[in-house]
Amino acid sequence: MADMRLIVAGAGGRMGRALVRAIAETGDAVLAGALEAPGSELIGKDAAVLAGLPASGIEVSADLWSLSANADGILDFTVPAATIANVAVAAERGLVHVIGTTGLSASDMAVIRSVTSRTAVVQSGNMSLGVNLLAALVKRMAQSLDESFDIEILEMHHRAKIDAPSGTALMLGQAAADGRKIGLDERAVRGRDGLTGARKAGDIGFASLRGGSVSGDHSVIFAGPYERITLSHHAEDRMIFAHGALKAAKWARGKAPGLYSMADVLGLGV
Ligand SMILES: NC(=O)C1=CN([C@@H]2O[C@H](COP(=O)(O)OP(=O)(O)OC[C@H]3O[C@@H](n4cnc5c(N)ncnc54)[C@H](OP(=O)(O)O)[C@@H]3O)[C@@H](O)[C@H]2O)C=CC1
Ligand SMILES: O=C(O)C1=N[C@H](C(=O)O)C[C@H](O)C1
Repeated sequence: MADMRLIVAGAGGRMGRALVRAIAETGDAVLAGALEAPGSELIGKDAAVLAGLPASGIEVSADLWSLSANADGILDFTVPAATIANVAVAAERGLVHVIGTTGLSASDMAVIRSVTSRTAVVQSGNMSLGVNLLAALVKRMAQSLDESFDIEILEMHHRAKIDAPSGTALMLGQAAADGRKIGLDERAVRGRDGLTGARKAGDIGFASLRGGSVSGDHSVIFAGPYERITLSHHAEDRMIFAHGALKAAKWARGKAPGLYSMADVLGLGV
């Protein structure tokens, strides 16, 4: 099979640059396009040079429709509005769409689901092997421990992150809720302040810290009577997310249209 031709959306961002490097490190994928928003000062710049590599001849563009005429997939780590705009083009062109963007609302997810009859989409708040394994463990723990164990999820990220709780924290919360067979929306407590009253049994709490250059730390705490279990993951380099996204794109190539998760890609069966 020919090398997979991939467009990186948000090519000038932290993840975009990591993705361009990840593509350069693998043998069976090539960078076919680099996307940034119209008006970005990066338009026309060489995407590989932005990523700290030798020039590739792939210049940053704001025109996904033209770029996608000769591509197989798009790796999208941008902002929700951009991802939702890209979804329509990817579906029209039949491109594999790997969505790493977080902060997606319920209505954004409904738009994404609406195109999955036309193309393969892999969407996950975290593309690393470690976090997806962690999610499977959290679900298992939540199945085993009853509501006498309070579940609290703590995350810390770099100072530039714009959404909270992180996509990963929400994914871990969903895994805990699935394990307990409860709805996350009904039981999530997202940040506490002031005279909150006592914690309700069965709630799933979230707390977010921001600062420095932290790539992504997540802990799920099961706090029971006189004992506490903490499961943690520490991302030490965002290349783990980039390589995960690349793996997802290659896995989804030729798959039937549908919405897939990283658990599907990694064969974790959760
Ligand atoms: N699922 C996962 O494994 C991971 C997910 N993420 C998520 O990925 C997203 C990006 O993170 P990060 O790279 O740190 O953020 P950055 O802000 O560094 O990068 C986002 C990039 O997208 C660009 N952008 C904005 N609008 C558009 C548009 N309309 N078209 C194309 N590009 C656009 C931004 O440009 P400008 O700066 O000009 O606005 C910027 O270059 C976040 O939602 C983050 O949470 C991050 C790591 C792992
Ligand atoms: O913005 C980030 O940096 C990250 N975002 C994702 C999230 O919201 O969970 C994944 C990772 O933690 C890094």
